[in-house]
Amino acid sequence: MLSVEGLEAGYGRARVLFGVSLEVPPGRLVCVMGRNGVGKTTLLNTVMGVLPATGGRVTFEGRDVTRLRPDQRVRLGMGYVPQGHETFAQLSVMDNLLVTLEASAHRDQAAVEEALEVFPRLKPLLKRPAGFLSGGQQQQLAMARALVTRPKLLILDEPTEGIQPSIILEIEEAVERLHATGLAILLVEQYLDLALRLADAFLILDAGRVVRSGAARDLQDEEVHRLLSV
Ligand SMILES: Nc1ncnc2c1ncn2[C@@H]1O[C@H](COP(=O)(O)OP(=O)(O)OP(=O)(O)O)[C@@H](O)[C@H]1O
Repeated sequence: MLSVEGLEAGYGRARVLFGVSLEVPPGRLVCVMGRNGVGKTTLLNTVMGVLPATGGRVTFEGRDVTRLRPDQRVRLGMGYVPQGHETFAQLSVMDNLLVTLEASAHRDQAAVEEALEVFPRLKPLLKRPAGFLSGGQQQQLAMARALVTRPKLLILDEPTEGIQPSIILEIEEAVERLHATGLAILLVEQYLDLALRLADAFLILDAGRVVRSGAARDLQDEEVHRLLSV
């Protein structure tokens, strides 16, 4: 479904990704792991076109999307929830969802209801400005917004980062449910236990390169622990 080959990217002269390749097959959850600053967010931003690739290729459902704008990728079915649960702080929860609906390829109002079914906690908050939500609620809203576009692939950057434990569980369950419905997911996650529970496959980045990849069961290997420990 998503195929990344030899991806290179960086900031100005500072190169961050050095030939990263990965595959997300249909319906699979692939977890990207690695210590702080190894290039996980840079990878996702480049896969989405927020950051231009300086080399390599991104293919989605057989189509080369490497030069497409992020909004064009969204319309093709790539949903992205960046780190830091970005929402429109002044807009109500409902308007946050409706703005995304307007920008979606289908514009089917039912998609808003569907997204709220995944995050029912948002239902009593629909009129509240997003800026007044807790961090966990904002993360749920950011994920609900991505779902409104009815993605075929959902790309999540550390959805549990900085979130209170009770909400982490809800977010984890939502990811699990979405995965169970057959949605393909590319997830950046630092916590090994969470990755073990959710992932089908994983890869570990170190200094902008894939240094290890495998099936979820291999996450218990000692070498994996070593690559992730600080
Ligand atoms: N906007 C930017 N301008 C310049 N350098 C950046 C920028 N964003 C990230 N970097 C650098 O690129 C490298 C990779 O950062 P990136 O955020 O992709 O890592 P990460 O693995 O996602 O880390 P974290 O888990 O801390 O988010 C780091 O050295 C970082 O300092």
